[in-house]
Amino acid sequence: DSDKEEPQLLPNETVQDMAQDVTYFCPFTGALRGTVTVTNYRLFFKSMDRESTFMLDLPLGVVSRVERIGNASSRDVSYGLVCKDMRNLRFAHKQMEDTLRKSIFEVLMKFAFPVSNGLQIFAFEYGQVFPENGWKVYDALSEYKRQGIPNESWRITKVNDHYELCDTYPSTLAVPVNIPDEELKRVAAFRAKGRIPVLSWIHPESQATVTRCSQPMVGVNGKRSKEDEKYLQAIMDANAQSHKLFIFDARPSVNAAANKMKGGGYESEDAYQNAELVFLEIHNIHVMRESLRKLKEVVYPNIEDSHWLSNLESTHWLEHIKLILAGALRIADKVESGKTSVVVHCSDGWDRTAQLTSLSVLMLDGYYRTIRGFEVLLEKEWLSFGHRFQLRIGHGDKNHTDADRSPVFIQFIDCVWQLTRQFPAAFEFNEYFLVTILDHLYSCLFGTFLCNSEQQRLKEEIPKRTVSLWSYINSQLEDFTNPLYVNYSNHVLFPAVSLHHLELWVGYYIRWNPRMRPQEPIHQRY
Ligand SMILES: CCCC(=O)OC[C@@H](COP(=O)(O)O[C@@H]1[C@H](O)[C@H](OP(=O)(O)O)[C@@H](O)[C@H](O)[C@H]1O)OC(=O)CCC
Repeated sequence: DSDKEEPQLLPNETVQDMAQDVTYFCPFTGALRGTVTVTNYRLFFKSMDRESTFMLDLPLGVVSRVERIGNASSRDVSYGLVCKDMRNLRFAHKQMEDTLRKSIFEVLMKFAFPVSNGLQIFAFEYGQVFPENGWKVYDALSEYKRQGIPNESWRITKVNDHYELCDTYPSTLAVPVNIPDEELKRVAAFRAKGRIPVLSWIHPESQATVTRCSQPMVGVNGKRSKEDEKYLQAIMDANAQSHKLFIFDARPSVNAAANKMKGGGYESEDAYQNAELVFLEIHNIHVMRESLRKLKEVVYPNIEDSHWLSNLESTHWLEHIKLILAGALRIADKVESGKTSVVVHCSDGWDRTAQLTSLSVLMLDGYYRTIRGFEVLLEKEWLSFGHRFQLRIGHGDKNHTDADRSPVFIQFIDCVWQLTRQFPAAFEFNEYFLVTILDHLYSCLFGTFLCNSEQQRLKEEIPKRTVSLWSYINSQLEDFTNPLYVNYSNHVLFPAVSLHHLELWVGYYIRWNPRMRPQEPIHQRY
């Protein structure tokens, strides 16, 4: 009932501390006095200062860092909660009389960074049971079967069954039928971290394919691998339609060259005669982290209207979104219109490559534009292929300056949102579906985005010990369904990717500012 101080607690969620007379400095509506409740999962703030009750319900996983702003003299102590979802929350309370009693925000820090405090991430405590087990949504062999694999040109290999070929890849891989397992091991020796070219998607009519991998270990001396060259030739030969192979290197050519210094690099055209190499000029994780940091500065808490467009441009965020969408479009067009097989890689093949394979197959195959199909796409191209979610997000870890943190997955969801804007009837899911995925990327309520690889997830027994996000989503599909959806399953999307067709995703980056959508009260926003 609404006059209770505490939130409706989840199974195994327990109150850890409560504090009255805490002030929340809302940047839009001013200071509010109320009660803060900290549980092992969230911060809950409630104020009855105004005619309408104001509430904040913040999963602690969203907290990136806590800044204590207090000068010894004044009796007021204030705390800034810098969040991963584009907002900063500032609170203050009176200095504790008896110094022994810890501030509620010290208690908050313990549960916001459980990994750093020897505690369990809440996902391992959350005991909710849903009608469907979301861990069953994705099965690699079923998805390959849906694509018609194995067939006369592609086989399922067991070479990575115990992750001994590549411990950041899934155990189930689809490879050209005439390359034996022993040769796959020699190809793995030439690809960064053993991430050999494997099948992402095959065109049902033309048999043209999208394959993915990491950079070749060419180095400054221009090393070659006859097994790798033969392997790419086999990928090309598997597609009777074409005598060419396109290699899309996601990186700026400068960075691809710089990687040679660390033994990496890219395929030289004299070593790969029938291949054409294209650089897609997408920047690395460090550039993207900085770009989103700048975007947050420009959109939160207030927007300086007179400099809005120049400020937005100076973040380069939409420029990066454009390059990713444009790269994916080139891949989709080459496969669909050119009936040509493509190989997609970057440096490690788990950030930009995942963005490009996912977006291009979203354009090519209507199945992935359904709710379940999209869940399969994330499980396959992002989770099973080892996008390092734990490192990129830092679940439960207080080390917010870690250079491995980067909004690569957020950027991908933003690109998906751009597609839904251009093709409003082509997707079964709605904007709330995408925002909910990003909320639970951070929340640590579900096990879906924990760990960095399939092998780690099985070792930690994630599917057994946690609830899948898809259990929750699939238990209330009507909330996430797009009413305009029309299922044209064999419809290929060719988006307009020039900047003036792209939009800032206001519904996500500026979702906290009531002036952006005055019609609904803040706490009911998603
Ligand atoms: C100078 C000595 C050579 C050197 O440092 O190579 C290291 C490279 C790092 O390579 P980059 O591609 O610029 O950057 C890499 C990619 O972002 C990669 O993601 P993805 O899966 O999308 O590939 C991340 O996993 C790596 O952590 C990151 O280092 O750094 C650069 O090339 C920056 C040059 C402007």
